[in-house]
Amino acid sequence: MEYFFIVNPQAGAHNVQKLWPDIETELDKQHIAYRTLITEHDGHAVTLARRALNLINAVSNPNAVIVATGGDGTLHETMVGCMRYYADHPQQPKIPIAFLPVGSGNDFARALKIPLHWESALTQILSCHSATIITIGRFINHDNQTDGYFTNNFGIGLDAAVVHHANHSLLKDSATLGKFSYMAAVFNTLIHFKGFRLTVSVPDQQPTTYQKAYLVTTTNLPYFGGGIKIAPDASVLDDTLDLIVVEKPNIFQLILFIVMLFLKRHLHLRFVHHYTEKKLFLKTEDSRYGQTDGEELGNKTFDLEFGTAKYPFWIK
Ligand SMILES: Nc1ncnc2c1ncn2[C@@H]1O[C@H](COP(=O)(O)OP(=O)(O)OP(=O)(O)O)[C@@H](O)[C@H]1O
Repeated sequence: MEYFFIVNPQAGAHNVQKLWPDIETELDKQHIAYRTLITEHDGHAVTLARRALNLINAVSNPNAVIVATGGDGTLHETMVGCMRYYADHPQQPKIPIAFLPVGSGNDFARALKIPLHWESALTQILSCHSATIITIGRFINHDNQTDGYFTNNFGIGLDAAVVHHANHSLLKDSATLGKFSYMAAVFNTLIHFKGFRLTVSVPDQQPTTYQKAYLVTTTNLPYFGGGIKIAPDASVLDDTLDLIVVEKPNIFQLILFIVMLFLKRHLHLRFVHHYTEKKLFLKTEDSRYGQTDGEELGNKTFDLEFGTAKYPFWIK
């Protein structure tokens, strides 16, 4: 088996650049065959995943695994790179992706019970013998003819605004202050975020328009935002996506929502709406921030069609 590590040195608040030599030492100690591709800029893991697949297929090596080494953003880019490669080479057998979670949020690892400590996670990767096919989310934004995939979730509104403000905070690169900056971004956005008009359509039902949508997350996993269990029953092993729409709460409802979220009872609140579907359509009228797997999509209008795709993952 040969492992192709796509390593984001900036993940985990720059921690990975310090951690990677320890990981390499362990791989060498165990005489593992591996190659390293280090990301040099935002989005680079997409290109590196394609490069790894070109290298693997140039020698027709079916015994290879691509290991995304970083946070959920690195996994996202690696998976997108692989999906784009196979869109161009549909006949080739898919090389599995493994995930070494050394980022900050690690929601994917949490959902798939991948250990959050790198040594245990690496042991699990190296002792895995077969791939598991999992569901990934697919979206098309008909407003600007873009499309993409997500392993975790796609958010419009509150969570995307939090991602935007946290990413643009002056403190985001500090390991300690970065956490405070994220919390400050969350509280500031929770209070000031304005609701927006959103129409949700699912097959065989009349569309529903929410006048003041607040938090809109289409998710493949139970978790978002670094461990918040927003859709407790969502699973990468079924064929569906979960959509959670929270209408703009007043301050009392907001406190109630947060308490109920901790108790995992929030889906019973009357201003919280939950869908589980194979196909979903969402339309906004004015521009809102969007995010997918924690990666910013910018401030725009969305006319979204969601579905699913499959990919083999090297997980136990
Ligand atoms: N060399 C680099 N310099 C700057 N940014 C990079 C570099 N390599 C990757 N990136 C970007 O770093 C961002 C964050 O990576 P990632 O999400 O993996 O880590 P994280 O934010 O610590 O973890 P999580 O998403 O789990 O909270 C991604 O948007 C990625 O494109």
